[in-house]
Amino acid sequence: MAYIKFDDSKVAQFVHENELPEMQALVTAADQELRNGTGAGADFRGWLTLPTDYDHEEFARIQTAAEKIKQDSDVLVVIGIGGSYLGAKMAVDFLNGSFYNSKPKSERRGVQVVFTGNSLSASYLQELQDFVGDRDFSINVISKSGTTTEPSIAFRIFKEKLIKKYGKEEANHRIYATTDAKNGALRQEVEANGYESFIIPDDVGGRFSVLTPVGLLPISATGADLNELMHGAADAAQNYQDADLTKNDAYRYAALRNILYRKGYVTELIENYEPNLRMLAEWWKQLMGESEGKDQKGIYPSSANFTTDLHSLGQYIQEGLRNLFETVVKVEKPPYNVDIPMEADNLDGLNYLKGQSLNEVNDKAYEGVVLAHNDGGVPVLTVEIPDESEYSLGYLIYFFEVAVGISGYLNGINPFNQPGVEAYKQNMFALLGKPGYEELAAKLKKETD
Ligand SMILES: O=P(O)(O)OC[C@H]1O[C@](O)(CO)[C@@H](O)[C@@H]1O
Repeated sequence: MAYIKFDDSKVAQFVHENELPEMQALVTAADQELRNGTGAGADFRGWLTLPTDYDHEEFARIQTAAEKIKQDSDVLVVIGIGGSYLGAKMAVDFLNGSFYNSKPKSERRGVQVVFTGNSLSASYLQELQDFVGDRDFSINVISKSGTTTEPSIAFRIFKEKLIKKYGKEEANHRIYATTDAKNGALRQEVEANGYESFIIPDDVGGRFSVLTPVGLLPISATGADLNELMHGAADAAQNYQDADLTKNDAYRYAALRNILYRKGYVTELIENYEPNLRMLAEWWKQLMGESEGKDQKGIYPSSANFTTDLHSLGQYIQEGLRNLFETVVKVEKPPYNVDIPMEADNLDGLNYLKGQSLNEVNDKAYEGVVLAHNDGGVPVLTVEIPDESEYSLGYLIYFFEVAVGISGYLNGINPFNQPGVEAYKQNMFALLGKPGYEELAAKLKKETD
């Protein structure tokens, strides 16, 4: 029995029975490109074997660092953007629920973990400084390139606060840098100041890096079990190796989304029924969007959070432009359940729910939505995980990572580069007057005059 239950029965009416078997030859070829390193971007496949092939000494050091942070800090300020933010935030929320940071210390397994460096908002930065206030804190600055503007600015600001509070020497012991082994400004700063540092492997791109120190230190600071996380990913790596579409659900998912894409279903909505999975969608959007959106093609990855968004986007999904398909990430047994109180006067008429828990109501909502959206012309895939454990999260992460690798090759692109993200950065540097960008600045000035 598969650990993740993948249900594609609700795409049956949109996909002819021959279409999936017809994809097998292409999937087999994509699998070989991925496994043998003959496809584009082959140098960035480190994530494939990462769940078993990681640096165990560094893994232990991460856990030791997390213990130190728990001893000497109330808050860990995590600074990063894109792949250096989304995976960690997604995992922290997934594993600890919606109100982790608001819980009293005695009810938390770890320190409060807050995130910044993921926008250029002065208000957010100021509010976060106020939130940290006079409390003890440490910083985990994460940047593979070490040169990304948003985290660099946030790091300067929180570093200044840290030095003011503790003095330079003690501040240096409270900064944990996760970056490239050799290159980049952050690595230079590590060398100069002796920060404890962790390495983002060369062959793992940002959006595939959640199971490297990028995700592991923030996750560990909340007290979550890293071994179980890696164990889940390792089992998934083992179980999603067979290129046979009847045996590999991650590959089946990749094939089906390409079949649907070629029929005009060009937008995929990732959906959940649990608010603490909201950031899972954000992580997934980078994974899919940065991997697949290139060469003027690719599925547009979007998201909806249910049942919340049924009351906002539901109308569009049901009756709008028919270019959507949905992938629901469903949790079979969420961590909690709640009974719905019965009232003698039943003025709101809710007593018909007698004997049904809130999780059962949520499940019925899911079933009703799938049927309605199917009737409305929307194919629906479901990826069901048993629970919200570390093991399940590791498994799920690997499911989507291996799926996007195959999916990218099926669509004839390099799933592991991201050339397009540089365009705005060049313009921004020129507009801000960064040395070396004078020529572009002059060109932009002419265009805007
Ligand atoms: O870790 P870095 O180098 O700061 O990059 C953060 C993110 O920025 C991007 O390079 C896009 O600008 C992503 O690919 C990456 O995940």
